Amino acid sequence: MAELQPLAKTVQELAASNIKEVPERYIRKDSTLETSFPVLEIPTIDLQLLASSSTSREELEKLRSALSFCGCIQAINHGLTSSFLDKVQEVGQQFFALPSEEKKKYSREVGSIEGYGNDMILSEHQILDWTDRLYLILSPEEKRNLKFWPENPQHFREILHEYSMKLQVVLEVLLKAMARSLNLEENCFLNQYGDQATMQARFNYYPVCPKPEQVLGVKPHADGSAITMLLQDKEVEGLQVLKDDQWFRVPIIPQALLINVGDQVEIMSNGIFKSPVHRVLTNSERERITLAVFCIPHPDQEIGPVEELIDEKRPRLYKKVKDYVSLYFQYYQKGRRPIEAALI
Ligand SMILES: O=C(O)CCC(=O)C(=O)O
Ligand SMILES: [Fe+2]
Repeated sequence: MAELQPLAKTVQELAASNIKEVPERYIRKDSTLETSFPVLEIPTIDLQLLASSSTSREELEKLRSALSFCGCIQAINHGLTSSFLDKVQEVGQQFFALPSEEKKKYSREVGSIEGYGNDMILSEHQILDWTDRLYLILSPEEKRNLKFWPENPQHFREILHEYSMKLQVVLEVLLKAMARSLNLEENCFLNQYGDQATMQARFNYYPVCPKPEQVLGVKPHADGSAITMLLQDKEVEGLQVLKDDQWFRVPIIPQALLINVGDQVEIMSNGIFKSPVHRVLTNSERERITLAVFCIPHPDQEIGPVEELIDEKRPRLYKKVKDYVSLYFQYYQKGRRPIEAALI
């Protein structure tokens, strides 16, 4: 990725300087930001029920229908206690509340995604997202770059480590249940996902914005992952999902994990499960912090539609692909939906 020089100021620094107007580089020419948006009814799924091998057909059907309807679920009973989720949120808040010089010890380098910084600038004309991020590889553990893992707040590292262990369990339960919901052998998605896959965490920090109707926290995109698990801010909304050409708000369900299909599972499921296009809005009153964890197959792992999901009624939609994330970035820069690169 050819990245241009990063900006001198993070968005957090910009927002703290009491500006009344937003710098030109962040302003969207998108009039859809000024309207109000309906709430999306995202099905709530009990992961405890899915984890048992005798899961009722009804629960599996609920999962299948949610993932083909809007591509996401609000997962509850996922095995992470509310006090532990509070801690995960707290270390995120504490990190972004540190002085700039302290956070900048973990700054990412130009051209690499890992570490602390603001939106990556890939072209002069790019309209920037109103957000700062801390991006960390969680697994496999030997790929972790601890130099980017904050030592302050004190328990940041151990809490994030524990979080990644727990999400690994959640991911397996989910991938198996997804296969069963389509009457497939339960390991068929898990096998394609592979045992060399990586989990990457992205803390997203959205400072308050003096002109929220002019900017986006994150521009519209679908995730290049297989699965994404999002721990939303407990109090501040902002995420929206595009469905049938309309934007919907994603409600906050305290203690739920918002889990969405990424492009790679859309490909594996031959388009049955949908990788939703989504974006983030900001507001002028309260900052918002979320933690997205992307689950991504190893670049050498070939992924493609499961054979049993291809037939005359539903012909093969996607090619087999490797290293989807690289493809993703090439298309993304051209302003196209990356998954088009995998269409037959
Ligand atoms: O912060 C959010 O609500 C969503 C962030 C997101 O879409 C992403 O990190 O890919
Ligand atoms: Fe996303």
